[in-house]
Amino acid sequence: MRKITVIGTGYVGLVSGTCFAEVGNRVICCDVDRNKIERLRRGEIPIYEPGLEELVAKNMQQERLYFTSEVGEAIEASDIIYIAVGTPMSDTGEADMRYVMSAAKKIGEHLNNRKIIVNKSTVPVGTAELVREVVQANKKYPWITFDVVSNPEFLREGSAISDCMNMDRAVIGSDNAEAAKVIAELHAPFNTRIFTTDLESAEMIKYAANTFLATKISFINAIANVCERVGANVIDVAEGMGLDSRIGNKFLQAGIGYGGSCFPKDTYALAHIADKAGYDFELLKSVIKTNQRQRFIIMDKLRESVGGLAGKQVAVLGLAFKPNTDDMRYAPSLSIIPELLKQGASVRAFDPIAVESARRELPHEVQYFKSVEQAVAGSDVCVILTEWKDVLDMDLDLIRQIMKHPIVIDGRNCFDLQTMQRSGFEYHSIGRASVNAAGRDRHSVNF
Ligand SMILES: NC(=O)c1ccc[n+]([C@@H]2O[C@H](COP(=O)([O-])OP(=O)(O)OC[C@H]3O[C@@H](n4cnc5c(N)ncnc54)[C@H](O)[C@@H]3O)[C@@H](O)[C@H]2O)c1
Ligand SMILES: O=c1ccn([C@@H]2O[C@H](COP(=O)(O)OP(=O)(O)O[C@H]3O[C@H](CO)[C@@H](O)[C@H](O)[C@H]3O)[C@@H](O)[C@H]2O)c(=O)[nH]1
Repeated sequence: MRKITVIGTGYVGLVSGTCFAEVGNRVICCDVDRNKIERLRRGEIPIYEPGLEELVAKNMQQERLYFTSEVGEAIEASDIIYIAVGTPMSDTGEADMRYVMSAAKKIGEHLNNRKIIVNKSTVPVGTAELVREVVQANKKYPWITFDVVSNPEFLREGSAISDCMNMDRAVIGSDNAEAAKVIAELHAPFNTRIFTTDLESAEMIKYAANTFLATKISFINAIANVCERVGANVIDVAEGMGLDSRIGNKFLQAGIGYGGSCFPKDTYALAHIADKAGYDFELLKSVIKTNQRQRFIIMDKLRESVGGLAGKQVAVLGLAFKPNTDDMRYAPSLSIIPELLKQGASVRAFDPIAVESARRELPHEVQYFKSVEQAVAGSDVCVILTEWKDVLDMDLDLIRQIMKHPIVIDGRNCFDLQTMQRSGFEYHSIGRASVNAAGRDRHSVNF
């Protein structure tokens, strides 16, 4: 049993702290956001993550997991201090390091015995050294020593607990073998492989992994755009490519591009890191540009299928950046919906989970509905932005009957072409021919 304090109770702090408690450690999760801590103490989970509420409740009950807004006291009470605060995108595109630096200062001020300080936030290469300097500069008792370790997080929202419990690998960067061993042992109960390296490489692995996955997505989206023009089907193309074990079949789902709290900011951050280091990372800049354009393909398809949007009722299915989360950070809906409104459309939105967070981000004109059917009833066109189960399972016959015009623009390739054609829809998706009730047609039908 180790005594661990996790600073920051966002997605990463809350999930990883709970998982460390679940495998038998005593964990204190702390945050400067008092309101968040009060809610957590009452058992209210501020994010939507399947299974998390039950796991937090169980570990609180078994007195392994605690929440506090007294960050200093929480630091003093543990030997291992995880930094899991946000590193959002700054106005210039770089990682905003102010939260990491303030956490490091606090650790220095409350360093009451020898501790291992572990950085879990996604941070630019060189941050471990910066954290070391800030802790050192703020130490109350100059004789107390400490180690800094990098242990980046790889969980995905929506499957965060199982990702944490069964990680492909735990990356541990350190310049002290003893400290690395302690952090490696902490991961022994998890179903994972330990990979140890130096601090700088560990920090780089996190950015390299995320930007590589983002590159796969932009690549398949670019292939999809070519497929549409030459009459190929991107789903078959991705499957055929993925059968080559060197390529693999994951992260080849074409659509309206990546969003979320990580890929957009981490691609920008690495491009900046490279620029600062004197390397023009052109490939990565193209990945970002391809992704920015991809979401607006929805607008091109709307223009082709329904013409002008003034006075049209557009049903938008899915607001979160992906299913099984209420996270709206950099969700494609945040770019597409304002554009629909600007062009004079009325927006009838549905999302099973993200409506509360969406209301804070989207223009007030958006109307929200509690089901797919209510959102699409009477609409001129339906746009799919997130592949929620409610969308994949929708009753196509009923939807066709209740829409004013049975036109679907699918940004996530939820349905196969034959099904949509048989069900009587005009259907436009990504990287595939458009179909209508009369047959396959690369140039879709206007009404
Ligand atoms: N969200 C993900 O899926 C994910 C996955 C892997 C890695 N990451 C990385 O992990 C880090 C955290 O991400 P997140 O999404 O959990 O962040 P978040 O912004 O949702 O939450 C961060 C929390 O830290 C708190 N905080 C900020 N400064 C603090 C301080 N000085 N002391 C105590 N608390 C403080 C904030 O109040 C907030 O509750 C980021 O670097 C992110 O890139 C995120
Ligand atoms: O084939 C694909 C796969 C994903 N996406 C999109 O890519 C984005 C990110 O998806 P995903 O990776 O599943 O979600 P995140 O929760 O953002 O997780 C990523 O970002 C985290 C934060 O760094 C990392 O820890 C994870 O390993 C990494 O997968 C979403 O908008 C998806 O719709 C696609 O368009 N096509």
